[in-house]
Amino acid sequence: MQDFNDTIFALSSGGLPAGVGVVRISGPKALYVTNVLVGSLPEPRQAALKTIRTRNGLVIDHGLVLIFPGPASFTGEDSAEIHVHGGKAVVATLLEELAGFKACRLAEHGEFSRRALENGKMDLVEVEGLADLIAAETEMQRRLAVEHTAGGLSKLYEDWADRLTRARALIEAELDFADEDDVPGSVSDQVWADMAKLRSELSAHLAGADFGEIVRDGLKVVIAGAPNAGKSSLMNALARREVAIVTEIAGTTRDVLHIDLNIEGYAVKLYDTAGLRETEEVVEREGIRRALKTAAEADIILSLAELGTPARSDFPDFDGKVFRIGTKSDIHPIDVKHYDLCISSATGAGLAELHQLLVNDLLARSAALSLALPSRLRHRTLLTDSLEALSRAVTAMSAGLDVRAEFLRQAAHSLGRITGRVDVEDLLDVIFSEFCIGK
Ligand SMILES: Nc1nc2c(ncn2[C@@H]2O[C@H](COP(=O)(O)OP(=O)(O)OP(=O)(O)O)[C@@H](O)[C@H]2O)c(=O)[nH]1
Ligand SMILES: [K+]
Ligand SMILES: [Mg+2]
Repeated sequence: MQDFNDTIFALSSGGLPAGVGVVRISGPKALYVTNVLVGSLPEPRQAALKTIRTRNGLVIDHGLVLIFPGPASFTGEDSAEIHVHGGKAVVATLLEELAGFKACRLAEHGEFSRRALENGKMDLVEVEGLADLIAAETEMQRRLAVEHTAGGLSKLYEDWADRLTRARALIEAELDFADEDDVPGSVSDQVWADMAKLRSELSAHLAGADFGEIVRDGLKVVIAGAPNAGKSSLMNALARREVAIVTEIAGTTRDVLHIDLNIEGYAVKLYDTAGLRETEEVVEREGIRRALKTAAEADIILSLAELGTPARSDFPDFDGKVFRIGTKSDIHPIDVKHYDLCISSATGAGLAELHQLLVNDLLARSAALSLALPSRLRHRTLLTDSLEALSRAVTAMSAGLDVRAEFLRQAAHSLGRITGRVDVEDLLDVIFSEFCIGK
C-alpha cells in the first residue's frame, strides 16, 4: 500500500445522493487524467465549467473543474477537483473511469492527508487536528480542533524543542572548552535558569491536558446509586426521550447505557448504570460490576438516592467529583442538609439546576485556559516524557554536564515526536486509520 507513484482519487464530499459530489485527484498523473476527461485544463486554482467525458466520448456530467499544480496544493502534489452532480451513478461512473487509467487507484483512508504530511504541508498535530475537526460535533470540539489545525500548538512545541537544542549546544560548547581558563561560568547559569523556566511552562501546559481530553472526548458523567433511586428516570428526563427502561422493580437496569449531550457547546457523555446493592443474582451482579467500573472512569458522579434514604458517597477508586442528588422531590420533603441538590424527574423540578451544576463544573475546569491544549493520550505521554527528562537535566546538579546535556536531548526528542519531526513512522498507520477515504 501507500505507493507514492500512484495517482489517487476519491469522493471527498459526503454521502450520496447530494447536490454536489467533489472528486479529488492527486499524484503525478492528476493533471493528465483531468485533461483527458475534461478536454482542456482551466487556469490553476480557477474554477471552470467543463463537460466531463469518458475516454469513449460518453458525457458523464457537466461540472466545475479546478487544478492545483504542486506544490501549491493540499497534498503538495499536482491535484485536481472535479465537481459533479452528487448522483450515485454519476459519481460511480466518474470513479470507474478514473480507475481505468494506469497507476491510478482509489485512495486509502487518510491518504490525501498522509501525502500532505509526507510533503511537509502539515505536521502530525495538524493532521490529528484535521481528523478532530471533521469529527467535531460540538462548538468546543470544533474550537479545540481548529487550534490544532492552525499550527499554534505545533509552533509552541517546536519553539520549546529549539530552546532545548540551543541550551544543549551551549552546554556542549562549554564542555569543549572545559580545559581552558576563560570559560564564562555565567553562560551555564543562564542556560539552567532558562531550562527551569521551560520546565514550569511545560508543566503548566501539561496541566491543561485533562481539560483538553474532556473537550475532545466529552465530560463523563455517571448516574449511580441504589436500585429504584430514579437513575434511569433522570437519564430519560435529560435525554428527553425513553432511552432506558423504567419500572418499579428494583434492579431493572443491568447494562451501562449512554447518551451524548451538548451542554453549552461542550460534549457530555451521560451514563445510566445498574443500582448498587448486595445481590446473589448473576446478571445483576455483572451489571453492578460494570456500574462500578464505569463510575471509576467518570469525571463526575451523580450519586442518586431517594429523599429520606441515605446518599452514597463511598465510590471505590474514584478521585473525581461526587454530587449528592436527592430524588423524587414531588413525593418527599426537600432535604438541603444531606444533598447538594433535590430533583424530581417526574415534574422536572431541579433539572435546570442540575444542568447549571454541570455548566459551572465545565467552566471551573476551563478557567483561564485557552483551547491550545493537548487533547490526546499521545500528546500527554510525550509531554510527560519530555518534562521528566527536562526535570532530570535541571535537578541533576551533581551529575556531569554531559549527562545533563543528554537529558536535554531526550526532552527535545520527545517534543519532536509530537509534531512528527522525528521517527514517527510506526505511528502513522494508527493515526491515519482514523480518517475516512477522501481526506
Ligand atoms: N414520584 C416519582 N417517582 C419516580 C421519580 N423518578 C423515578 N420514579 C419512580 O421510581 C421507580 C424507579 O425508577 P427508575 O428510574 O427505574 O430507577 P433506577 O434507579 O433506574 O432503578 P434500577 O435501574 O432498578 O436501579 C419507578 O417506578 C419510577 O417511576 C420521581 O421523580 N418521582
Ligand atoms: K427500577
Ligand atoms: Mg435503572
